[in-house]
Amino acid sequence: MGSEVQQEQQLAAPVAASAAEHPSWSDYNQRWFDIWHDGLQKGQQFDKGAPSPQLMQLLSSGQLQVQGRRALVPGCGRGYDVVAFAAAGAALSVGLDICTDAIAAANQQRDEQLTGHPDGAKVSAATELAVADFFSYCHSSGQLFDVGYDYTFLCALHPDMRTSWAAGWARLLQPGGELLTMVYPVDSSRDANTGPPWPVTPELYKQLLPPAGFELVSLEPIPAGLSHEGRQGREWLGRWRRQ
Ligand SMILES: C[S@@+](CC[C@H](N)C(=O)[O-])C[C@H]1O[C@@H](n2cnc3c(N)ncnc32)[C@H](O)[C@@H]1O
Repeated sequence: MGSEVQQEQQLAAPVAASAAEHPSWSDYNQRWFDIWHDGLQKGQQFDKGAPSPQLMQLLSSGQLQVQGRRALVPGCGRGYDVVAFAAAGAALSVGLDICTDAIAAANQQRDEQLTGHPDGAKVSAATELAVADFFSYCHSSGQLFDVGYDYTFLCALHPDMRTSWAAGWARLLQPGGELLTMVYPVDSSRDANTGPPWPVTPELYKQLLPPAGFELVSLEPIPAGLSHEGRQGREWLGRWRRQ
């Protein structure tokens, strides 16, 4: 099996981040529609078939408290992490994906993930899976979110979208709310101008989030045992407070 970097490089035809070649956002997004329309299976490409081990550790240890809170997971794909938030007691856990086929897969995955769960019906009711574009989304209630979870989302976006990404988080989280950023892939051997996934650095998040209204709480490498297989040593966890 090739390395995960190779696998993820195959997830879409890479594009160069040059002004001359930069596609419009809708052209860029077409790659995601194609990937999901072509029937991305569990465990293929970026889909790891399970919630993030780091997220599960934060939730089970109480280092991240979500009881009664409202969580948002954009670019949720099959939505493993969305269900994890609801299973940990979130009052509402919303997963967004721009692709209808991704959300169809997430609905199916939610049912599978909750089969045999003692509170399956309650957890299921606390999740919302929506076809929506993060950049224009707001919840139907008009309420903001307490917790945001960004994993393999920033690296999925064209670099030209990054300032809007930070502004989007600021728009969707309430003051005092927490944003968790799983910083991936941190890999200096990769061409920074090619993606997705677009390589990122902890410094990039420090450039993007404070000007948008976030205060840094912590930013640390993730221990190898808390990364998905193939991602060890290339992930950091950032925790930020919305001011
Ligand atoms: C790299 S995948 C990660 C999926 C999921 N987080 C996971 O780890 O399996 C990125 C996802 O973001 C979705 N996406 C891309 N742009 C988006 C946008 N503007 N709004 C919502 N979802 C988007 C894609 O359809 C894709 O499912």
